[in-house]
Amino acid sequence: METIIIDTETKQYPVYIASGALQELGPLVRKYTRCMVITDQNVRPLHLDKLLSQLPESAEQCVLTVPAGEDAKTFEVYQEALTFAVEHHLDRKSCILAFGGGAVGDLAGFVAATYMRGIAFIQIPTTILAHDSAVGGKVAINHPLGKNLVGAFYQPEFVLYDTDFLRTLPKKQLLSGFAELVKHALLSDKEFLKELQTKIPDGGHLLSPHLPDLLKKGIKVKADIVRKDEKETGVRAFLNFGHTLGHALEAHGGFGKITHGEAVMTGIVYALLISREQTGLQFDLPQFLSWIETLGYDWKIPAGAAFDEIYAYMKRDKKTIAGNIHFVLLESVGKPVLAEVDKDRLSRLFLLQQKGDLHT
Ligand SMILES: NC(=O)c1ccc[n+]([C@@H]2O[C@H](COP(=O)([O-])OP(=O)(O)OC[C@H]3O[C@@H](n4cnc5c(N)ncnc54)[C@H](O)[C@@H]3O)[C@@H](O)[C@H]2O)c1
Ligand SMILES: O=C(O)C(=O)C[C@@H](O)[C@H](O)[C@H](O)COP(=O)(O)O
Ligand SMILES: [Zn+2]
Repeated sequence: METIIIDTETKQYPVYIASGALQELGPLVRKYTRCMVITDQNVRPLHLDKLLSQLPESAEQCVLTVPAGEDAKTFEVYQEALTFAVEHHLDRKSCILAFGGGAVGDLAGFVAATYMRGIAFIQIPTTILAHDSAVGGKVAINHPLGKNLVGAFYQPEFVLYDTDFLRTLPKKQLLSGFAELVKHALLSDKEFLKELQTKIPDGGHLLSPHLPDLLKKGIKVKADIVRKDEKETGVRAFLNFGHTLGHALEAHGGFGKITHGEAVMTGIVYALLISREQTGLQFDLPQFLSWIETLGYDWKIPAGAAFDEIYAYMKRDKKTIAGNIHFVLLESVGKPVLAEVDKDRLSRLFLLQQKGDLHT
């Protein structure tokens, strides 16, 4: 089993990643007085028994099942989870175990960060996307006016990533998670991007035997950034590549209507377009678009999204300072920068991407 160490200012912890990694869980949680499991309606019937078989019998009484997807990241579900923790007598030596994708992880982490001012939390991710979300300690719920607007930086005790869980993911969720891997490659270097394109040439190969190694590479890209800047006072903002537009599309369409990864991929294409004009990025966009189309992405900005409405959401992004929206752009693959972008440019390129005529 490979271990990747996440080294932050507030905590150092391991990400254990392997096929069958779940079998290692028992001894790792023995020290807690009680474990509350938070999972969702889809993961529960598929995988909960496997998880419970690694925990003491009493754990079965302490499982909270929340709605799948973004419906888990609401004030109502957050309160429900806190009530469950109180009613099940979780104390300061208990832990909260997030068992699911990024939505479950973000919710469970925020519950753990705030219950009794913070108790231990453990990430047991089940999606490709969670190679990103389970690492680095951003935990949050959504506000109707914007994505992840209520949250904390709160690191888990460890991440136990059993890649066998990925086999039951539907294609839409494979694609959603893969978008964050593409993001990590673009932030890292050309070789990583080339490797992704070679090893995952089309949508039929998303569950390739190469995937676990590619996920490890993605985690290492993130770990390297989080090590330098845990609380996003600087370079961590680069991990938001594609997210300024992505989060706005998610919020505007109604959380959960498009997946996080679909929205991020659309945002990545937008950031690449802006970069070509603003930083002089040299990048074969038509080749990139052909690849992501073959994978199954629709990178066009949805026809129903009006620029002015999306712009209002982008203004509420957490990278906005004194009303100025900041975008993560690329000077070259592996060389991100944070920059303000002129509104006329944003609007013109938005309409171009909405029209979908970018293959030149
Ligand atoms: N904290 C961070 O750093 C960070 C990073 C990236 C994304 N995120 C957040 O993560 C969320 C998206 O993550 P996600 O796509 O993993 O979330 P998710 O929890 O919504 O999972 C996606 C869907 O897949 C289902 N699912 C999960 N595991 C499955 C499995 N093994 N088999 C079959 N179905 C399964 C879920 O029930 C859900 O319907 C967003 O809310 C996003 O904002 C957070
Ligand atoms: O870890 C980070 O930092 C990221 O930005 C990772 C993103 O993929 C993730 O979607 C994150 O939740 C976005 O953060 P936010 O601060 O813009 O809500
Ligand atoms: Zn993301």
